[in-house]
Amino acid sequence: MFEDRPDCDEVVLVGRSNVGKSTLMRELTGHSVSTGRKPGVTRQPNHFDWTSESFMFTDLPGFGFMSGVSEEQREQIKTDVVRYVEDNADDILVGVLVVDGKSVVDIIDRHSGDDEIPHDVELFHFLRDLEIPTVVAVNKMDKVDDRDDRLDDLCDRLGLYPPWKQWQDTIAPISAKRGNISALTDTLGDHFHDQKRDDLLKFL
Ligand SMILES: Nc1nc2c(ncn2[C@@H]2O[C@H](COP(=O)(O)OP(=O)(O)OP(=O)(O)O)[C@@H](O)[C@H]2O)c(=O)[nH]1
Ligand SMILES: [Mg+2]
Repeated sequence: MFEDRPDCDEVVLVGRSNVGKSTLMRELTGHSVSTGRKPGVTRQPNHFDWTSESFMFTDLPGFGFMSGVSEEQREQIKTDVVRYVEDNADDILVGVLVVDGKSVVDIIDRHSGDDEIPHDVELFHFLRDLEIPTVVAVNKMDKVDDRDDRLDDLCDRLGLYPPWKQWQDTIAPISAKRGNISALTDTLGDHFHDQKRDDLLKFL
């Protein structure tokens, strides 16, 4: 499934299905990407690379519920995404965990239990355990009224001590559909700068 990956440094977008990864990809790259109202639109990694530069953004398939996809296939997609990130960790400059700002806290709470770790929390810790600098792009903020409370709750669930404003290198509230992604591009720029990759700032 994930064979023809160009060999270059990359920023990956990961997250549950339907959170807006492909919409964000379109905003970041200016390329048209298939997006959809129903979950499970992206089934293959979408790489957007600049051949001369050896840098790309990659939009990975989403986890979790997807219409018309069996439980078994969903597990397989998740396994493939996890393996992709593990195999390419050395090339991944930043991992962007995309979440839906409107629903993420409720979904995390619904799936928190003795024998269950919610996908978003698991993925966040997974990226950090691999020592991949991680940014949470909290998307669909145009649908959120109680912005600061929601973001504080999300920090709490991710094990980041609130208020969220002290985590601006990690938490980036955006609205990809409205084209409002500066909180993310600013944060990515800071990470590139820290990694002495100012040459990549032009892609933001
Ligand atoms: N209100 C709002 N809707 C958004 C925003 N970003 C994306 N959407 C909508 O969310 C839906 C899913 O968007 P996609 O970009 O296809 O989501 P995805 O994460 O790539 O989904 P999969 O490929 O299934 O994993 C579409 O209907 C988008 O228009 C946003 O910032 N605000
Ligand atoms: Mg998609």
